[in-house]
Amino acid sequence: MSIEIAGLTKRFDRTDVLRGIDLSVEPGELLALLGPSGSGKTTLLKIIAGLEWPDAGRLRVEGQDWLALAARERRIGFVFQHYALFPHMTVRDNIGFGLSVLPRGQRPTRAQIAARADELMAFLQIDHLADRFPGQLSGGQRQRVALGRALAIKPRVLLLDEPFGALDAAIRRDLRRWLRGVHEATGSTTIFVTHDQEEAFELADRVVVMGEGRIEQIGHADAIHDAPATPFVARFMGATVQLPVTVMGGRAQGPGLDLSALPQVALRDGPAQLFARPADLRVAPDADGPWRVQTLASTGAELRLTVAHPGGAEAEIQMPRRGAPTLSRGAPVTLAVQAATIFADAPIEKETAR
Ligand SMILES: Nc1ncnc2c1ncn2[C@@H]1O[C@H](COP(=O)(O)OP(=O)(O)OP(=O)(O)O)[C@@H](O)[C@H]1O
Repeated sequence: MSIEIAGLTKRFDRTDVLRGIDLSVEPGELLALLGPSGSGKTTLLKIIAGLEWPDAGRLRVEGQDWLALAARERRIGFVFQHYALFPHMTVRDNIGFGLSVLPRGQRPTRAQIAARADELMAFLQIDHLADRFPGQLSGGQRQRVALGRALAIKPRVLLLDEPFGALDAAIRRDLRRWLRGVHEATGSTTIFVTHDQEEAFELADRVVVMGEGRIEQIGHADAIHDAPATPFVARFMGATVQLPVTVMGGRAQGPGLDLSALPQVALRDGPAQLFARPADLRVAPDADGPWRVQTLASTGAELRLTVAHPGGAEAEIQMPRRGAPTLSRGAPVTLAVQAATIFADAPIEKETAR
């Protein structure tokens, strides 16, 4: 099912939670909504599910206006992080539940529901748990049952809100691989919410990075990692060092900064901001260097430093300890930046085509 979202806005009280969302999801795509807490991910998912309504905008699925449909008419499978399974029902009955409450005309017979539940339990590799109650399952097993319940109605769209959020790291990794397999086998258009970058990048075909109710960037993992579209995405992707620089003829420069490893940038001459990851910075002792080592710590494998410039700029650096120069607190240094993204201070004026 293709999903077309255009101009979607939503305001709670006096807060704009979604500020104009435009998004196209391809049929059968596995899409991640990634962003910090409060960026509007869950609200967007709920609007697609029919659990919230936008103030403005369009939502079409296979060309059909879904804002004209109630939640139960949308055939959606929904899994929340803290999805409460019915504690008094067995795994089999939990999975069959969605089918057993369909309107009379569409409801399969009891035997058909049991057969569908059996088929799903085999597919989800939980058939040995059929007669257990949720209280007798591990967290990972419960998530599989929740997914089984969502899949039972053969959803047109599958929506997952932090499906593995409450589980520990090793189980999350297993379930991730397993979910990818389930997605490939069912071919359902799937959107999942996460604030875990690794989860988003490993699982999804494309990642939508959200910040404060806006889509900041949509793309594949490598593009978002290497070429963040906005300072927000750069910071969110770990480029926490921000340094003021000046662009001259496509080259950035700054006091005590060696930026010769960076490619040319397509920015006009003038002030700009450089964003880099601490692991992409190196220091070199330099008696004339304007930077000073402020703090110095070793994790054994890595040196972690902070350096400060008299102009007020500061930077964190992580570098392999092996081969690192001998440094002490207060030592003058220069910084070499091995990879970075640079954004102009002022918005770039677009040339208008005539
Ligand atoms: N029903 C509601 N009434 C008022 N404010 C709400 C309501 N639901 C969400 N919000 C607010 O909307 C903003 C976005 O919430 P949302 O749950 O969509 O964010 P999120 O990106 O999913 O965050 P998280 O990762 O923490 O789940 C938050 O500031 C939240 O407090």
